[in-house]
Amino acid sequence: SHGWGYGADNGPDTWEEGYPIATGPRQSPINIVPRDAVYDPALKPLKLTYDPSDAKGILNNGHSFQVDFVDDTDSSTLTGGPISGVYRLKQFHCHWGSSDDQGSEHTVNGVRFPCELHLVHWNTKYPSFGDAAKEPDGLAVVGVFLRIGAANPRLQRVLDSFESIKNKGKQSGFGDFDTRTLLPPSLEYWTYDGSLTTPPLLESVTWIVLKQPISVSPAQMEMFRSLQFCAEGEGVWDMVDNFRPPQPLKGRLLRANFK
Ligand SMILES: NS(=O)(=O)c1ccc(C(=O)O)c(S(=O)(=O)NCCc2ccccc2)c1
Ligand SMILES: [Zn+2]
Repeated sequence: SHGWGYGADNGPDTWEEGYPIATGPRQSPINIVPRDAVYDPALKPLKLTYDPSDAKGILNNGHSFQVDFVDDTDSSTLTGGPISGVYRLKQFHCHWGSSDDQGSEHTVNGVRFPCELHLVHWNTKYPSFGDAAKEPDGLAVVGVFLRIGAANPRLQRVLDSFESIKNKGKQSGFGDFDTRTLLPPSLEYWTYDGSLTTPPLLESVTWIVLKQPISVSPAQMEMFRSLQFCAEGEGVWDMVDNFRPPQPLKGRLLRANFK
């Protein structure tokens, strides 16, 4: 099987072959050690303004599902927080495990969550997402942990769409979705300079990881695991464990906007 993935012969430990930046100075994810985070009173609150009509579709891209957004105007944006300027929401996706004791990319004191949601935004000082993705301040990804608890009704529409995108390459419409409803009540966050966690692993991401998780039930986690890595008719290969493990901090500063 060619191309990167999460299998034994193309998983995270092999990515360095095709993407030497995999061992770079600002790789993601990381293990977050809260007591090592520096409270920075200069950090602003996060301002997330999402227009539900910007949601376009949902796609199985062969390594996760992603919900894509119209990003040709400033109608769904991230401002404030550790970033300056206006970043537009491009897509959100998740990473999850084959069991509830793993799945997240970031960890907290070594604790792994069953799932992690990523909301990908790009800096509008650059002409396009692709251009921004090459710049050190080009992208900002908000990470939200999911922890096992009560079923989360806010996830249900995403989960219900999975039957129509079971296999790689399948997509379907996904309109009028209020992404804000996926976020927890508190927007307190940790932030650090990092990278994409999938190839091309570009070191262009300001990571903003929310402290407060949202809930997901075991049954809902099973629905994530019903997705497939492979295309229709190419066999059965459950889409699970699509997470990169934590990478070396290499002297980076981890900041918090809370004490
Ligand atoms: N875990 S993460 O937030 O780092 C992330 C994971 C996957 C993707 C993706 O492209 O599927 C993305 S992406 O939507 O930012 N695309 C990155 C790859 C890319 C770079 C330049 C142009 C097109 C795509 C981000
Ligand atoms: Zn991600």
